[in-house]
Amino acid sequence: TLPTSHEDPFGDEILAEPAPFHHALREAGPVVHLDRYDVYAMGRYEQVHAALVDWQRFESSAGVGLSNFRTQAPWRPPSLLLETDPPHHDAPRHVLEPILTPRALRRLRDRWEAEAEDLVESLVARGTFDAVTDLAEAFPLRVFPDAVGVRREGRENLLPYGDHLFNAFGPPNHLVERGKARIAEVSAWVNAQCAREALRPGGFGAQIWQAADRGDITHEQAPLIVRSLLSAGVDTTVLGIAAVTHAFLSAPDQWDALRREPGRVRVAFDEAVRWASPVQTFFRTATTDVAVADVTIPAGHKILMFLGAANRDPRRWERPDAFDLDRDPSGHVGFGMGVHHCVGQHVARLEAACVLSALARRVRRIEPIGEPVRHLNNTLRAYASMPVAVTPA
Ligand code: HEM
Ligand SMILES: CC(C)Cc1ccc(C(=O)O)cc1
Repeated sequence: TLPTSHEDPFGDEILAEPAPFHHALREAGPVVHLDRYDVYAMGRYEQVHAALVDWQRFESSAGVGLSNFRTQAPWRPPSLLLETDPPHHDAPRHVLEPILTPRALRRLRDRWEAEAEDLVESLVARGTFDAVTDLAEAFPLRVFPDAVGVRREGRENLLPYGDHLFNAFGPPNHLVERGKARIAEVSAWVNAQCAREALRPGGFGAQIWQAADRGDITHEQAPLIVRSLLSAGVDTTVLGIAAVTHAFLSAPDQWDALRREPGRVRVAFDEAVRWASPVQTFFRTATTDVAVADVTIPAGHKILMFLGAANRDPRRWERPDAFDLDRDPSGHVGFGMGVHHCVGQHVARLEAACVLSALARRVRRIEPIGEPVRHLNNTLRAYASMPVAVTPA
């Protein structure tokens, strides 16, 4: 039997505090019909993982948002990675993957560590600051556009672009309306930065254009693949760093543990991505009638995967709501899984490791001096502010 829910997971109430709905969704069954949108929701780790690794029956090329590209024109030209399936997905992925491996990023590590030291030193000197605007946003916006090869003027367009992009995966609600006013101007700036002549030699963007010169992709595809970096690579890391900071604020004993063993910064970030799931949800489309448990999802229907619910599923995780550095978070679906598994995850890990290492060295205690303020988004677990006070080491 197919359980049904009348809830609106894209309504402000659930976006602000999703945990109760995630619990109810997991308890209701492996698949739940959300009749408000006529989509099939999955909240348990087992079903989300199975859908993510089964691109043949759960496709991305009809879009990974609520709208079906087969019936509704997308608001921007579809991504050549996110919104394609094999075989069209293969060449763009094989171009981007080697540019973003841990080994390829080694040449950036010294500069990013120095930038993190510099930023953290100035914040520790202040004693109090906003961990969202002064740290989580400031660091990625300093280092990532440089790594892509994007000029400094206009970078303030990146966050509103990402905010609207991630809202647009959801239904056309007030959050999407909010972004519409500026999106044409912001998109024009982002698209202009993807042109070959706009990109600094040696950056990720220039490397993508070189792949086109080699014939690994076409010159028409190159700017769209650069656009993928500017679309997916900013808001996500901002929220990943915000999430790991929030995690340590909520578990001060874990901060002491990190300072005792600084080598744990890497597991700390992945545990924070599991715990907070900066990317909470996105969709797939059934390519055929798909049987899941005792339910049949009809062909052409959208499946809504709740990564945030799967990453806290007690069927998969001990004490799922605890942020715990002693846990092995591998297998979490915060970066997805399967052929679309986040190609930028090593960039995110390096950024977070640089920030966390600098903080762990210089900050003995970090504590909240006000409630974190949420920033609502249809897809992202986002913060508007997180006021903190730090005690120097
Ligand atoms: C904490 C930070 C991040 C999180 C939580 C995150 C999350 C994700 C998730 C869940 C997916 C899978 C989407 C799907 O299956 O449809 C994904 C894909 C992707 N991510 Fe990330 N991401 C992060 C950082 C980054 C960064 C820094 C970059 C760029 C440097 C990036 C670029 C991409 C791209 C291009 C894809 C599409 C891959 C494909 O379809 O083959 N992401 N990301
Ligand atoms: C979690 C994903 C939806 C993040 C994301 C956004 C955009 C792109 C792109 O290729 O434009 C890729 C990945």
